Order: sequence, then C-alpha cells, then structure tokens
Amino acid sequence: MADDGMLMNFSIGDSVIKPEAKFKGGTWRDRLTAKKRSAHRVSEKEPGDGEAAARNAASKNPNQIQLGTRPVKRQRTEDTDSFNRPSAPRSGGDRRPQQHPRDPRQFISSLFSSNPEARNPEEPKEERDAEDAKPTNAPLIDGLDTFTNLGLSPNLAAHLLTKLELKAPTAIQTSSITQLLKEESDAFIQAETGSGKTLAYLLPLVQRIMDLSKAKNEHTDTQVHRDSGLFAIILAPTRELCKQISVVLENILRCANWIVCGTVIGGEKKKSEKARLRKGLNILVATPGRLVDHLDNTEALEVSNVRWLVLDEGDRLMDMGFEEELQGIVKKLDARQRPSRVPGVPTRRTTILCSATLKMNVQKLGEISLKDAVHIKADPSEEDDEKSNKEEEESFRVPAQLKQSYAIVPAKLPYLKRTFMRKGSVMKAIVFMSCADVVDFHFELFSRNQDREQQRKSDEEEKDGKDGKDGKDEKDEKDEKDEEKEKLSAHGTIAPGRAFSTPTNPVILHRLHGSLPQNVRTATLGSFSRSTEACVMICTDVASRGLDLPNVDLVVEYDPAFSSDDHTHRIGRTARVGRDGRALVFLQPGCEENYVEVLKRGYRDGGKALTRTDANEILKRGFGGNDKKKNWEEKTTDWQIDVERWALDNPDYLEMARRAFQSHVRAYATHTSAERSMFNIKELHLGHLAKSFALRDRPGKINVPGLRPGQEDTKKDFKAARNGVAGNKRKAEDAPSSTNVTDEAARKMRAKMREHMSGANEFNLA
Ligand SMILES: Nc1ncnc2c1ncn2[C@@H]1O[C@H](COP(=O)(O)OP(=O)(O)OP(=O)(O)O)[C@@H](O)[C@H]1O
Repeated sequence: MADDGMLMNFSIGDSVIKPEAKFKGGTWRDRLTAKKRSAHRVSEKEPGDGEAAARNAASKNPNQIQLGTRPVKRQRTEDTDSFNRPSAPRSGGDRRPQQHPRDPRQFISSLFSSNPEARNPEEPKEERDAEDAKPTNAPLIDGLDTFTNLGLSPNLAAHLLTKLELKAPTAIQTSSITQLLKEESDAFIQAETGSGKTLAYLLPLVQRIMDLSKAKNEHTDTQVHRDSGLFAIILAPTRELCKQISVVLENILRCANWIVCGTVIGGEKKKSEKARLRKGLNILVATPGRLVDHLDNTEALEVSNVRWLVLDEGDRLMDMGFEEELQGIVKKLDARQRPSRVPGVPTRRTTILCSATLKMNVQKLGEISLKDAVHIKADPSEEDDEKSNKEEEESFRVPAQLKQSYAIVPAKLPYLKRTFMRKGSVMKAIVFMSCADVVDFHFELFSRNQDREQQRKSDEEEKDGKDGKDGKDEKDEKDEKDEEKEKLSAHGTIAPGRAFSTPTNPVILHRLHGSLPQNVRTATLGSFSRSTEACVMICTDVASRGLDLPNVDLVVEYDPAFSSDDHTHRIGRTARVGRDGRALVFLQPGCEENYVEVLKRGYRDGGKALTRTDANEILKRGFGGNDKKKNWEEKTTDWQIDVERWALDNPDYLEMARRAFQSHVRAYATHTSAERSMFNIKELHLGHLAKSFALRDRPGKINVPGLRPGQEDTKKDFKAARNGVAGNKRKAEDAPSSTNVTDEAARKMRAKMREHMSGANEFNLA
C-alpha cells in the first residue's frame, strides 16, 4: 500500500512553515513555549540528521515522545496527501475532492506506517484456542447443598426456587449462609465477581429477621412490622448499587411482606426520605453520605435496634473516600445501641464486610468496622491452608471460565469499530474508557449518520455559489438529529450504533458516565439491562463495580483500567454466576505490554484462558476479508480519513475530540503508582493518541478551556466538589482511586502534562 500520509510527532520543516517572529494569542505560557520550541527548532535543524535521530529514538523506545528534541521532518506535499484523496465518490456534478484549508498546526499521518512494533514477539493465540475451564462462580446444582438444608426456612427456599428461579446456592452463599445463620461474629465475605455475594449476605439477614417474627409471635401474637424498629443497615458506595440491592431485597421480601425495606441514597428530596423513615423501616439500604446526614438531622431515624450492618463493595467505599463517614457511622451506631424490646434480637451487632478483592484499604475498613471477624470464602478449605500466602490469595480473582484476550495496537481508532461488527454471538458488550469526555466523543462518533452527512455535503455543493445554508436549514437539520436520538432516548444517551450496525444486524449504542444526571444514568442502565437487542454500552468506571447487568457477553477495555483491581471489577461484568464471558483489553506497544503479566496473575492456572489477538486480524476480519491484504489496509485508512474529515467539518465534534484527547492524557497520568511503569506517560505516543481521536492537531496545540458541554446539568455537583466533601464523592465515581489522585508523583506528572499541553488546570474526569 502506498504510504498515504506522514509521520506523527515530528517537527515540520522550516521550508514549509517559517518560524514566526512574534507569538500572539493564548496564555503567556503558550507564547513562551512556542517561542522556545521555535528557537529550538532553528538551532537543531541540521539537514539529514532528523530522520536518523528519529530512528534512534524509536529503537530505544517505540512510544516515547521527545518533547523539545524532535527531529526535523519533511512535510508531505499536496499531491501525495491522503487527506485530499476522496474516500467515496461525492454526489452532485462536481467530483473534485473537497479541499480543506490546510492548517499548519495539523498533521495527517498514515495508519500503517511508523507504528511502533510490539516488543513481545509471542505468537498470537486466538480466543477459540483457549482452554475451557470449569466455572468457579456457578450455582452448585450438582452439590448436596440446597437452600433448605443450609438453614433457610422452607417458605423462603420455596420462594427462591419458584419465584426467583434460584435452584441451588453458589459456593460463597453456601459458606456465608451457614456461618451467618448460626454465629453472631462479624464477617468478611470475599469471593470473585458475579458469585452471588448480594444474596450471600441478604438471605441470612432476611432469615434472621423472619425468625424475629416467630419469636414475637410466641410472646405477643404479633408479627414484626414496620414500627418494630430498624434492624439492619446496608451501605453501598453508589446510588446505582443501592438501588440494585434494594430491588433484590424487595424481591426476596415478597414472601415476607410484613418486613419493610427502604432506601436513603440522595437524588430525591430529603423531605420524602424523612417521610419514609418516619413511617418506619426494618431494613435500610443507604449511601454513607446520605446516612450520615440523616443520622445527624433526622429524628425519625432511630438506630437503637440495628443489629446487622453490611458494608458492600468495601474496596469501592474506601476508594471513594468514605472512610471518615464509615468511622462516624460505626461510632454512632455503637453509641446509640440499646437493648431491644423485640424478643430474639441479638445483644450485639454483627458487621459484615463484602468485597471481591482484598486490598490494603479493605483491610483498613475491616479494622475500622469489624471485631474478631470470620473470613468467609467460597472454598472454606482455603482458609486453613497454611501455604496460601498473600500472593496466592490475590491471584484467585477472575472467574475461571472468563476468556480474556489482549491485542497490542497502536493507539488508533478503527480497531474498536471493527471489534463490534457482530462477531458471532456478541449481543451485549460493555466498553470501558478512561473518562467522560472520551465516552462522549466515541458515542458521537459511532452513532453518526454517514448517509445523512453525505447527503448534507452534496446539498451544500449544489448550493455552491449561493449564500450557503439559511437559518431554517440549520434548524431543520438540528431538529432532525435530535428527533432521531429522542426516538431511542429522551436524554441523548442511547442512539443507533451505526458504526457497528449492518442493515440486518442493528446495534444500539449507550453511553454512561458520572457527569450525567442521576435520572439519566438510571434510565440508560435500565434500557441497557432490559434490551433484548444487540447493544454496546460505552462507559467509564462508574459501571465497573457491583453492577449486575444481565447477559453481558463481552467486556472491552479500550483504555486499560487505572489499577488491576479496577480491571478485575470491569471484566467481572461478564462471566457471571457460571455463564461464559469474554474480555478484550487494548494495550499499546512498549511498556504497556508488561501488563500481560498482571492479566495472567488473575488466573489460578497462570492464565491458560488468556490469549493474544493479532491486531491486524481484527482489522482484516472487519475491513475486507483475509485474501486481499491491500484491500483491508486501504479500507481501514479510508475509514480513518473519513472520521478525521467528520471531526474537521464539525466544530462541535472537533472540540469534543480535542477535549477527549486532553482529558485522556490527564487521566493516563493517574494510573496507580504500582502500575505506572507499565503505563508510563513519558512513553505515551501523543501523536498516535491524537489520531485515535480523529485529530490532526499537533498534540502540544490541543487546548480546550472551560467546562465540558453538558456540565451545566451537574454544575451544582461541581461547585460542591470544589467546596466540600459531598462533591468529591460524586466526582470520585468516575475518577480513579483517590489514593492515585492524591499521589504525589501523579500530581507532579499532571503538572508536567499541563505545562506541555497548556491544559486547563482542572482534573476533569467526571
Ligand atoms: N444461587 C444463585 N443461582 C442463580 N443465580 C444467582 C444465584 N445467586 C445469585 N444469582 C444471580 O447472580 C447475579 C450476580 O449476583 P451478585 O450481583 O450478587 O454478584 P456479586 O458476587 O456481588 O458480583 P460483584 O462482585 O460483581 O458485585 C445476580 O443476577 C443474581 O440474581
């Protein structure tokens, strides 16, 4: 294939662009940087040396960007410029390629030249070659344990079987129901993702409260009812999780409708929550912040009877900075506890901590909240195994049947597009990206209507010579676009995924991140969960923890997680309760390849279910079959060029792309310190990255100031975030772990990036 473009991250030859004598506009720092760069370029320019220097640099480190010491680069001339090559015949009489005004700050690079090679020569092993492993989080259908012989009442067990279609307990449920029904000691429930931890604590808890009813019956002939007192509080880090837990709880309680549960999670008027508390509840599901608020301000919240406190998603609670609130809650519950009037209520409170991972911060939470806790695991024999050291404990975290693969790709776009062209059975997929801006950009990109754009362009051409579009046309166009999105979603978070769809296989696209208002998040998640059609959800880590989204077949980490724990949670959205699942992570050539070792550690067997997918195969399969190599490369290039044109033609989208690039670079700097050698921002190839966002700008020139669009909706939250704790919690839902953000090295790195990128000073991940 002809080299149709130019290289990225090289300075432009002075024969093409003369260094400017004066620098105007931008901040003083912009001007100073530009001046320095210009001076540097002039002093460094020695004909013939540039390319050799570039080669040397590349051989040392394929991704490294040499800020300030870039070799001289020859700029391509117009006639070989792929940018001006039409990707599709243009309708209308004029078939001349569209001439975009050349911006000297722009580069057009080739997709297939100058890409760094993967360091690791390991042969790609396709997913289908991976060994099938026995599921480790499935219900134990063949086992001897049933819900009844674990100690649940026949009434509750029958309800689980007939109404909830739960035939047998999972391993963690077996262990925890046995323990929590007969013992009063605190407990730490740890089991892999999708193993049924919610029911593992809810079932014994509900059974214990049902038993209180029996005790009361004997003495007073009255059942426990909503006024008998609040017996249990369940805390979870996000509203979504609280709602999910509350739905499961309500479903169980349909067989014991005299026990009343409710939520206090914010997002609605405090007055209605107070009214709910006043009416009386026996089990309360809450977010920590909101519970603290009610403990301080709502008299109707009476906690003297609370005998069970559950801390679900313990690691996330700590990551989101709830430590202080949790400490306060535990203290207040201790201080306000009184002997209960209700017969059968235990004298001491049992606290249950629940987590899929066992990090330092979970242990710390254990220290704050638990006393002499029992460690409940799916396989109790592991507990007594003296050989089991910390490393082993940490390694048994990924459901064994989950097939993971990784692809080493330069940071360029079409890989993602083609991953989703319906390959066989993929019906529901989740794609994790680094931050909200990146999600929004890709959502627009993958839902864009190319036919309409084509039509619009040809209409514009026909009008050539006239005054251009009048106001009415623009309005019609906007209305039409809005109308189309509204058909699927009133909030603009659901749209046809045209980039992934074929006429026979439509795919629906969803987007989710923490900057969306709560009602929009809830509606979007609901739609994705209920959908029986093929759909893809592009999201940030707001969807990584605890969410139980049914039948997710594939998880893609377009941007790797900020910590290996986040990765465990992300991929845990698939392969749940014994089902099959696949996960794919995109890594860039260079230091990111070392992350493969971290992926392997997730498996008991050293990673037989982990395979490498050939990046070119992804493109070949999608862009034109295996036989004509040239063909797929050209088609891929055309697609990329088309996407770049789309961004250039639409100022709104161009700004989105720039904003996404900028936010992504900032987010990249916050990988957890233990993994920063694998995600080293100094090795991040900013030129390739810019291309991933359909940008032709020089990376150093990308600077989008101000708040992201749509931020108005959550402006209040942002004000709060600047001023106080509550806001920080909200923001933290999308940000990487707080330990990272506060990490000194990350801070320095971000400061450095800001310097180079002339970026805004707000770390806007939300
Ligand atoms: N015994 C069972 N039989 C069949 N399905 C079950 C059983 N127990 C739980 N499930 C289902 O498994 C799914 C996952 O449960 P749950 O969300 O509690 O997992 P989890 O271990 O908490 O996962 P995560 O760590 O990701 O939060 C739910 O849809 C739940 O209804």
